[in-house]
Amino acid sequence: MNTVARSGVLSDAGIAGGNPWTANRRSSVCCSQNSSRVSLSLGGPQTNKLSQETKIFNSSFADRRSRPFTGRHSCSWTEKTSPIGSAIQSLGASSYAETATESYPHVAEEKIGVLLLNLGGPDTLNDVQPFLFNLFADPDIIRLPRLFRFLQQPLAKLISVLRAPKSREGYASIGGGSPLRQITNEQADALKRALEAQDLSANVYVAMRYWYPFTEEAVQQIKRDKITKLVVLPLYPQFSISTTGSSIRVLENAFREDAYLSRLPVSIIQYWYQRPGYIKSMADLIQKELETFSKPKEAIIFFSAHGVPVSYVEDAGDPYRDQMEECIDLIMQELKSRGVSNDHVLAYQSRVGPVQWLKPYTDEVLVELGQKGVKSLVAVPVSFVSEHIETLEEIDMEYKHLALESGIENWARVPALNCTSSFITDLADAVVEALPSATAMSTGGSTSEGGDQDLINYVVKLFFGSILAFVLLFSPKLVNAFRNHLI
Ligand SMILES: C=CC1=C(C)c2cc3[nH]c(cc4nc(cc5[nH]c(cc1n2)c(C)c5CCC(=O)O)C(CCC(=O)O)=C4C)c(C)c3C=C
Ligand SMILES: [Fe+2]
Repeated sequence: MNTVARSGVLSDAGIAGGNPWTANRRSSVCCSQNSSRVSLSLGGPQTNKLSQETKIFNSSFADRRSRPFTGRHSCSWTEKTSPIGSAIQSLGASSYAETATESYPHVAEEKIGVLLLNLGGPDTLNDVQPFLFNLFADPDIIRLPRLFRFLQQPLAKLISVLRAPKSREGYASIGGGSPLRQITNEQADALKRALEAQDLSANVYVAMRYWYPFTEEAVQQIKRDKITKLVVLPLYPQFSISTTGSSIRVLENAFREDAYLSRLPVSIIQYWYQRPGYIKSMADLIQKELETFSKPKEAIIFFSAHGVPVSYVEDAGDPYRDQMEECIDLIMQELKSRGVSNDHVLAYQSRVGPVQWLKPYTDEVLVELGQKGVKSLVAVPVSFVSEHIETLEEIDMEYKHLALESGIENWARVPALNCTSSFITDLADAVVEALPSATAMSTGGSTSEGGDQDLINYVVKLFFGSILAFVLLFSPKLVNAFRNHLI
């Protein structure tokens, strides 16, 4: 399979009609192996300064210190893997961008920045509800029709309040908060060192989408540090509108508004699930875990990916499912080349709400396998590279319990990559390969003409939204309906 050619096609699929990625911008996908460039549109939903979601900032954040995370993860990095194959997208390949790049002030010294995009997670149990609010207020997570966008924030408030107790329980069971911040910081440090080992001095920034350190804070730091070239690297191997897409939308908004940032040469690595370094690192972890079984050949390799609603893939053209399936094929090919040819399954976990999510569902497949007499299974979390609530709680506790109850006797789980050295080295290679294709991101600034209209829209939305939120929150019938069907 030609993974490089397919990367372009898959990115192209991400622009199918009826999605937040409507064509108001042209950019390109550049693949390092053959430098093919594929036209891609990346317009986010039409947002303006005033109507963007209001983030909930927790007042105690200034005092917050990272808690030590005691989960399984390695941060030693000594090996090296070969750099082949990456999918690099440089945004803003319009004529404006080209002009902007040419006129970018030539500085005596290049200052390279790497911006790691991640989801973020609550540091403490008090952070859970405001974190959930930020998540559900994201129009790339709850995709309302344009006409109903004014409901986004009241709905986010309602769902976050209703879901918080269940979520809080989950975070309490893994130590009282998400390990994501600490692991991502460690990955950033490890990446900086791996780049230094390649003679590249770079500042590495962490940009979380829904909790501290927020993307906007990281962007301001990049500005203060006077970075002259930036590589954006999502910590999601596969692209989804709901993850990498959402973070890129935030970046676009921040960069569009700012004279310095809109001219900064940027290279965005949209996805990297097909990189041999990543595939080999995953195969290493799986092989190692299989060796813990008394009969390794009999264990089913059970890939469990975070789900997305089916409508993302089928209506909005999210390439996530295709990329996930190809990623699993590549990992299995790599294992086969090492003589490991166990049966494997891909299923999707962590669905939220009443809509159809990608199938098959992890919980249902586990029960089915148990009923069919499968006795040994190794679970492989595959859509994310750090330990997080859905590995530590959902897989290690809920799914393990379900599997054992269903008749599976030998259960193991492959750890997340975290700071695995071959993986971090491969990320460093991806950054080095991405640098030459950096171009300015913006296609132009916003005009001030819409300012008055923006204000009126904002006030109207706030007014009706607040009334609706009030009615919803204090109507027991409606609350019960939501509790039963949405959460
Ligand atoms: C590739 C990874 C992820 C995709 C795709 C994704 C889509 C997605 N998620 C929700 C809702 C929730 N996600 C939550 C936590 C969470 N999600 C991801 C990754 C993906 N999400 C991670 C890594 C985490 C954990 C962060 C941590 O703190 O460790 C949560 C909160 C936890 C909970 O209450 O279950 C929600 C809610 C939707 C709706 C969605 C796609 C539309
Ligand atoms: Fe999620």
